[in-house]
Amino acid sequence: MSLKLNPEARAIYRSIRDEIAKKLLLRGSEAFLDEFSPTTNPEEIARRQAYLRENLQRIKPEIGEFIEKVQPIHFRREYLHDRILIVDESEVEKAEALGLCAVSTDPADAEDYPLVLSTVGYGIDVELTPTQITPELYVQPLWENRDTLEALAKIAELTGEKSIAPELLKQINDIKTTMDRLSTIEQLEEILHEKELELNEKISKRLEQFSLTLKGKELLEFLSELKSGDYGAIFRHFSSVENEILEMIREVEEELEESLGTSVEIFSREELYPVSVPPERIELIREELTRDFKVEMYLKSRELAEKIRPLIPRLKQEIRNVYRLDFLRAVKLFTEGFSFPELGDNGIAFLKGRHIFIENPQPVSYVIGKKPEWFDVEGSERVLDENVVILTGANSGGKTSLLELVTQIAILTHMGLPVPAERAGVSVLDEIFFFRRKRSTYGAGAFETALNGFVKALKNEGRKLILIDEFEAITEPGAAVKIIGELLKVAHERGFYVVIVSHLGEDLKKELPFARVDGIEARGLDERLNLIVDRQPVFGKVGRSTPELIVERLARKKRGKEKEIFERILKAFKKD
Ligand SMILES: Nc1ncnc2c1ncn2[C@@H]1O[C@H](COP(=O)(O)OP(=O)(O)OP(=O)(O)O)[C@@H](O)[C@H]1O
Repeated sequence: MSLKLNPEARAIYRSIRDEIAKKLLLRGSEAFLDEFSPTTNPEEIARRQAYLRENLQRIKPEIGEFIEKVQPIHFRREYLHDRILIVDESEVEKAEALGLCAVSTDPADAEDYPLVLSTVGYGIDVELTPTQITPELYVQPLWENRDTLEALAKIAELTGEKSIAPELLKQINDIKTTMDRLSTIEQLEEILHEKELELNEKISKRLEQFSLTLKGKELLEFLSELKSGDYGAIFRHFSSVENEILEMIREVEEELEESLGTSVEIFSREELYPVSVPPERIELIREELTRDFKVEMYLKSRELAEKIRPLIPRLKQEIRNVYRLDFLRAVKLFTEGFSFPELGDNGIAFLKGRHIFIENPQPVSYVIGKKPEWFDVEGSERVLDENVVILTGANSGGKTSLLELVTQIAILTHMGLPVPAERAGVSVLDEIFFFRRKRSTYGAGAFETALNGFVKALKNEGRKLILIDEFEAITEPGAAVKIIGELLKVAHERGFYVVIVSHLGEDLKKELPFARVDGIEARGLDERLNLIVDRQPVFGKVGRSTPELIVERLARKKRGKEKEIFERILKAFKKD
């Protein structure tokens, strides 16, 4: 059964859960967090504690860097448009049912496809299985997620667990050269235009250096050739440079043919300067390269897919495990310095508890219910195993924060997590109620709602922890004493654990002999007249309220008549 929480207790649970969730690196890990929602089953809590005790210590801090890089790897069945499967009439139905690519019985249909596969000898021979027809679907996701594989390998090194990732990385490395070809295809236009630019610069330099030197007689010949319009003869004077340019083009072309693996003439010869790659040639080259790439990729993938496929379930398992590690890492970070509580059935006690959301809090030790023998702190001899405690004390003394801390410790215990205290013992409960003080709501409405809430909390039997933050603010003190008095009697009779914040400590104490009254007090005033508060409640003692402390301070500071008056006020306090 899950632990019941009223809305304000639930809000505290949510804030704890969010704080842990904030530390998760992967989205998928939150599911684990929900497996640790508060439960009322002591065996389940003990099981979670044992699990965390064993596993938290295995999480090394540097693991986060690698967890972060893990992405889910999806092996999707996809319909690939780049291939056709030529089969026998009798196989059409089965082949189509695979839904992996176009299927035909007519070899003439093959023309439009870069990849032709066949069971009847019209292309690359295949059997009707996904690994043979679309082996790339097993290989490509791994290639694209090499970072994940590398991270998995590192994580396994850190946890000392076995990993399939190094093996997969080794396999997948076989397609590296093929994949390089793909990136060449993707950058084809850029590569060619860059070469075109280089080539034109080279030619332009050569042309700058070119000078036509004609000696006397040659000049006369040249002029007469011009006059007669004999262009053939004129161009002959330039043929040496033209040949040079052609040679330059050929050289670059050869180089490209080799690096790209194409035999298509790349640069146009119509105009020698500036040279250019016609767009239709780029397309032609792209098509040629793509076709070669597809066939090569297919063949290599086919070899690999057979080896990879049986390893995929283990890979998936390993990725799931990373989410678990992510969860453990978040819990470890969150619970740094915490300790596992002892489970009991006598109340809640803790030593040096630290409020989760207060920075650098003063540690506080507290007990509600039976005092464990290890609970040995100053003044704890005044603790008499009371289930009901009235918490009094200075304004801003930390009363609300203490109720929150008690709730945090109780909730974390029921989640199976360590708690922010040096040592803790916590009863397994059925329900936790937290009633916050409503500062701004006055009047009968607020009073009625609050009263209704308390009575609902007390109504049923069960193991309950009830925390109430100052109820009298919304009614008159006289009425409050009567109401709180009766409510606490009911709580006491039913064995509930209750802490109620109240300024009516003295009056309540008279009414409720079974209850303990604790007080949070100021140690004094600092130089700016601010209270220096000791957050540790004093057990069994009404906390002096802030006005009393101020009066005391003034009584000590002043002289003469004024001092007399202050001392008289102080005496009035002491009479209580
Ligand atoms: N253990 C602690 N260590 C350090 N700071 C604390 C501690 N407990 C409370 N505080 C700080 O003291 C301030 C007052 O705390 P809190 O509201 O709990 O006091 P309160 O006694 O409920 O006050 P009020 O009388 O107004 O109801 C808050 O800013 C809180 O962060």
